[in-house]
Amino acid sequence: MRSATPVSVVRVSTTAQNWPPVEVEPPVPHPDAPAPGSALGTHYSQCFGCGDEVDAGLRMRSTVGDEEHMVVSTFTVTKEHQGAPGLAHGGLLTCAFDEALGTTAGHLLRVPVVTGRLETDFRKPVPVGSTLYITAKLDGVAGRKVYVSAEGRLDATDGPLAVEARALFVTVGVEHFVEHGDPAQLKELGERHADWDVNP
Ligand SMILES: CCCCCCCC/C=C\CCCCCCCC(=O)SCCNC(=O)CCNC(=O)[C@H](O)C(C)(C)COP(=O)(O)OP(=O)(O)OC[C@H]1O[C@@H](n2cnc3c(N)ncnc32)[C@H](O)[C@@H]1OP(=O)(O)O
Repeated sequence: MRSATPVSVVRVSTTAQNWPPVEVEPPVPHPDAPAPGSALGTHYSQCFGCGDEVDAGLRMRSTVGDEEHMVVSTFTVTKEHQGAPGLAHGGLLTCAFDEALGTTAGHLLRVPVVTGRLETDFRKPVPVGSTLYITAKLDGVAGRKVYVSAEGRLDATDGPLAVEARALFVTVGVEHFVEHGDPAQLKELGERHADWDVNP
């Protein structure tokens, strides 16, 4: 008869441990970054996260927080976003954090960024009809790597903690979108970000 092997439980992910995972420079928002309290517009009208021309999109809205390195984004969960009856789909919640964290990195540093790595902890179910308030902050910068993290609370910035996430965004030049995306659609993106540092 085989004896039971003891199994040690390893918690693979917590916000507090080893974050950022490398040595970073303290985050300094761009001198022309929007001031605390400023609403941040849609970065692209067809964006699934913030676009105003995507019917089933998340239609998120973001505002620079009380502190200059923080952004508060909202995502209202509708029945189009369900995974189980009455509850938000986890993948879409991760998408909301991708948008909120990317917006934080891009708008505060005023450079184009893309997601390199994104990790999510789901702490509480998020019901249809609730609004997730996602407070994101710049944690540090190491070369082209920008580390950001966020917490999502139910129905208020100080509501119950439901979701946490942290991510690495990588700054890219405009050639990233020319080479890999649809150059015909770049005009709108260029016009919306004409005064950004687009070639880091
Ligand atoms: C015309 C005007 C333009 C204005 C535009 C404004 C835009 C709006 C801006 C702001 C709002 C944003 C809101 C959006 C929110 C949603 C964002 C998304 O969903 S983005 C789509 C999903 N993500 C991708 O499709 C990326 C796919 N991956 C890649 O293209 C490449 O892998 C990339 C660019 C991430 C890196 O490739 P490499 O060749 O440029 O550079 P390498 O050397 O590989 O990485 C740079 C550093 O990052 C680390 N790194 C990269 N990926 C990593 C990972 N997964 N884990 C750990 N480290 C990683 C590497 O180890 C390296 O570090 P070491 O400098 O050597 O220390």
